[in-house]
Amino acid sequence: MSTVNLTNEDSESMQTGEMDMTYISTSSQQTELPGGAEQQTMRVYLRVRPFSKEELSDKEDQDCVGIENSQTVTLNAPKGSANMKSSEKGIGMSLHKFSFSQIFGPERMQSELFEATVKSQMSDFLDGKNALLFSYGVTNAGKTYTIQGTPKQPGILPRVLDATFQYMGGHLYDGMDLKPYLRNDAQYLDPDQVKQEKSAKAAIFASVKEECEPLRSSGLESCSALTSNPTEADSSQFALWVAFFEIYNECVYDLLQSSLCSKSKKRSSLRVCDDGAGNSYVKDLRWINIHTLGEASKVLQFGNKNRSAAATKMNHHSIFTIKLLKIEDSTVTRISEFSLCDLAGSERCNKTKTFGERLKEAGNINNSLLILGKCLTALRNNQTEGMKNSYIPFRESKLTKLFQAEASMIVNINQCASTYDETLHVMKFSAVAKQVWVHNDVVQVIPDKPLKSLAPCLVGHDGKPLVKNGVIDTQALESFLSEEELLDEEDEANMSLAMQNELANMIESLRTKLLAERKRNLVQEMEIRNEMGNAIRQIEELKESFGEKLENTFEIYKDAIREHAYQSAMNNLEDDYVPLDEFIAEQDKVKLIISLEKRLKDMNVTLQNARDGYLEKSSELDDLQRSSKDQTESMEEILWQNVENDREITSLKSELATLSQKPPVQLKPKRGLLANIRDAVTSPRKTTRTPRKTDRTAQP
Ligand SMILES: Nc1ncnc2c1ncn2[C@@H]1O[C@H](COP(=O)(O)OP(=O)(O)OP(=O)(O)O)[C@@H](O)[C@H]1O
Repeated sequence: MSTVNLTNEDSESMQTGEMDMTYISTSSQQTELPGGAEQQTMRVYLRVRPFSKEELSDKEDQDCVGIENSQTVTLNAPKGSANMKSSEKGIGMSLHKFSFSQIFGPERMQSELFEATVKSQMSDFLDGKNALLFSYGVTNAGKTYTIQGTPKQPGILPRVLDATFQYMGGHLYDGMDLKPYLRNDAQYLDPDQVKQEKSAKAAIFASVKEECEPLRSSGLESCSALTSNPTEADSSQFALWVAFFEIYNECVYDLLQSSLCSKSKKRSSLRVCDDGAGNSYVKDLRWINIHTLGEASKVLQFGNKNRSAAATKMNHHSIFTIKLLKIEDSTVTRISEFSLCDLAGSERCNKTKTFGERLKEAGNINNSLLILGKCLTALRNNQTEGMKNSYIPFRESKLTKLFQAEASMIVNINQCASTYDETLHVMKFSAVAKQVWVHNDVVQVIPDKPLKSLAPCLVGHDGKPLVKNGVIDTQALESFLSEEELLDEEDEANMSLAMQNELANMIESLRTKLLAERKRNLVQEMEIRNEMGNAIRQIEELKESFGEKLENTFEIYKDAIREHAYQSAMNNLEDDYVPLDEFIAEQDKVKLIISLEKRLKDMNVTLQNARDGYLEKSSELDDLQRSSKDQTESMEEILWQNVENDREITSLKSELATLSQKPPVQLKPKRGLLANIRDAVTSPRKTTRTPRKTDRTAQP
C-alpha cells in the first residue's frame, strides 16, 4: 500500500524569529492516493472553554491561549509557570504554536461542535462502520461538558443517541432477544435470559431519580440530514444496546454493575479477551437494551454515580459504547459500534511529568495513556519517510487493545494560568495524534502480531463474510473470485501494454494461470485463517482456564499461608503460656521491684542531699576550727603572760619576805608602789586559768 509522507515543518519553523513554532503539522488535511482513495491525518479538534467567574476574579486570565484562526492556536507561558522558568534558563521556548483540524473557541455552541466534528463519524456508524471519539484534557477542562453536556446544553453523546433514534424511526426492534456477543457478534437469548435482561435493566432504572436526567431530547435541535433513513418499505429493524465501563490501572470495571453502588462491596474487574478473530472485547460486560433517549439517560446517570462512588477519579478512562444491531428476518446482519472515550488527563498521573519516557520514570504510570501515546508516535514515525517501521504496541494496554477503529479526538483545554504547564502537555500529546494518518476510514496500523493480519473476515460483493461460523461459504467465494475482483488496477494497466496481437494469447494464458493461482491462495488463506481462528479460540480458552486454575491455586496457597500463620501463632502461644497465679505473683514481684527501685532512688537522693549538707557543715566546721585555733593561740599567749607574771610575783614575794626579815628601816612612802605591785600580782590569780591544750593536732 502506498503511503503519503508527512511534511514536517517543525524543523523549518523551529528557529524562526523569537517564537518557538513547534508542533505545526502540514496544513493540507487530505491527500489523494492512487486509485482515488483518500488519506488524511487523524482528526484532532481543540475546544477552549470560557473562564468561570471565579477564575476571572482569581486573575487566571493572563492571555495564555491565543486563537489565531480556525486551525491555529498559540500558547504563551505565564509568569511563574514551569515552562516560563525553563525558558528563562534557556531550555525551550515560552511560546508554542499548534495546529488542529478545527478549533472551537469559548463562544462556540454544543450543536456547532457536534455538526463539525462527529457528524461524519455518525453517518459511518449508521452505515455500519465503527466509530471512536476520544476526549482528552486536564481535569476541569470541559470534557464532561463536551461529551455529556447539561440538560440545557446537551453534549455529543445525547446528540449521537438522538440522531440514532431519529434514524431508526419506526424500525426499532422491540424484542430483547438479540444481544451483542463477543466483539462483532450477536447472540439469541432464550426467554429466561430475556427475563434476566429485563430485571437487570429495571434494577438500574429503579436506582436513578427521574427528575435529573442529563440527556433530554428537549435541548436538542434536530440534526441536519446524516444519512438516509430506512424507508417504510424496508423491513429491517434496529436494536440499540449500550455499555458503560472504565479502565483504571489496567483493570476494566463495569459501571453498570448494580453492586458497584454499594461502597462496601469490592469492585471486581473484567477480563479483556480475544474473540478468535483477533478482536478484543470485554468479557461479561453488561449491555443494556435501550428504546428511548430517556432510558439512555438513566443508564448514563447510573454509570456516572458509580464513577463518582469509586475511591478516586484519578487515572480513570471512562468509555460509553453504543452498539447498533441491524436485524433482518430475525437475524443480525450488521453490527456497528460508537465509543466515546473520556481519557484521564496526563496531569492526573504526576503534575511534574509529561508524556512518554518521563512519565514511565515517574513510577505512577497511566499505562493506557502511555501506550496510546506510544502507538500514536509509532504510527506517525512509520508514516514518516526515512524512518524505520517500528512496532506498534496496541496490545500492551487495555485501551489500545479495545479501540482500534477510526478515531477522532477532541482536546479540551481551559485558559487558566495556573494549569498552563498541564495544558501544554496535553497539547503536545495531541500534536502527535494529529500527525497520524488514517486511511480508508481505519487508522493505518502495522499489525503487531502476524495473527492479527489474518483476523478480519473477508467479505464478498454483497458484504457478507466468506467464512461463517468457521465454514467457508463456497457460493460467496465463487462470487468473490470473479475476474474483476481478483485483478487489481496494476494488472489492468499491464494488460493495456499487451494490446499487440502476438502477446494477447500469452497474456490470456497468464491471466488464467494467475486467476487459478489466486484462487488457490485465497482458499489457502481462508483455511489458514480458519485454523488460526480455531487455534486462537483454543488458546483463549486455555488461557482462561489456566487463569482460573492459577487463581484457585493462588487461593489455596493463600489459605495455606493463613493456616500456617495461625498454627505458628498458636504454637508460640503454647510456648509462652504462664499460669495465672504465677503470672500474678510475677506481677507482684515486678511491682515490688519497681517500688524498691523507687525507694532506692529516693534514698540515693536523700543520701546525696545529706552528703551535700555534710560537706557544707564540714566547711563551716573548718572555718570555726580555724577561728577557735586563733582564739586558743591568743589564750595561750595570755596564759604564758600569766605564768611570767606569777614567776615575777613569786620572785617579788620572796624579795618581800627577804625584805621583811630585815630590820625595819625607815620606809620611805612606797605604799603606792607596793599596792600597785600587789594589785598587779593578785589580780591575775583571781581569773580562772584555762588549762592549756596539749593535743593541738586533734583538730578536725
Ligand atoms: N464550552 C463550555 N461552555 C461553558 N461552560 C463550560 C464549557 N466547558 C466546560 N464548561 C464548564 O466548566 C466546568 C468544568 O467542565 P467539566 O466538568 O466538563 O470538566 P472536565 O474536564 O470533565 O473535568 P473532570 O475531568 O474533573 O470531570 C463545568 O462547570 C462546565 O459546565
